[in-house]
Amino acid sequence: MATVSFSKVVKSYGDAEVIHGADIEIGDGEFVVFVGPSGCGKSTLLRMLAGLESISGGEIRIGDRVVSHLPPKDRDVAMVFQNYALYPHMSVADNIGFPLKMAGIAPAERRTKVAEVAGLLGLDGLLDRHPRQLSGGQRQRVAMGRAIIRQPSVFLFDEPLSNSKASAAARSGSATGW
Ligand SMILES: Nc1ncnc2c1ncn2[C@@H]1O[C@H](COP(=O)(O)OP(=O)(O)OP(=O)(O)O)[C@@H](O)[C@H]1O
Repeated sequence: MATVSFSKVVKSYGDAEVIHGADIEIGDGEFVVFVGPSGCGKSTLLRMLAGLESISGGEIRIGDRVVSHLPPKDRDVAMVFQNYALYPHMSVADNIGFPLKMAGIAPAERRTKVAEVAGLLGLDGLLDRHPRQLSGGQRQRVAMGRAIIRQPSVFLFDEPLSNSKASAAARSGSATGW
């Protein structure tokens, strides 16, 4: 894990300013939950940190690096999206192991790490299934597994509005403790 800092971060979509100079400090290993009404800017904050949205002003740092203008692949951030964004044609094992495959990790090592993460998230026994054969909660845990398997510096979890933000915190908190 690493420190995260937002300094006077502004985000506008066209003429509409949705983040008005955010100053946020998150310590190394700290677990933080953003809670607020629909549309207040929670996802936008996460997406700017992940590099999926540009910032309109200010600066974002991870550790001692200014990352505001780095592409997502150079930030060492993993994100679970509201819709989980699993690959429908791949098994659970292949979904979880996909980031390792992209990193060129050999199949044997991938299998070991996938089994370890699956055990941690209670997905043993489901590794050969496809996403359509899973419950919503199981899909969510597969998405978390895919995010934590490469042990990113920052782990972001954008929880759907229909679920409690507090329970999302408890679940992702135990995952980041790995
Ligand atoms: N690509 C975009 N173009 C224009 N406006 C956008 C865009 N993305 C988000 N917005 C607006 O920015 C504001 C913040 O949206 P955001 O998705 O960050 O809210 P949120 O707090 O995560 O909401 P929810 O809890 O409903 O998911 C909203 O008013 C939204 O309509």
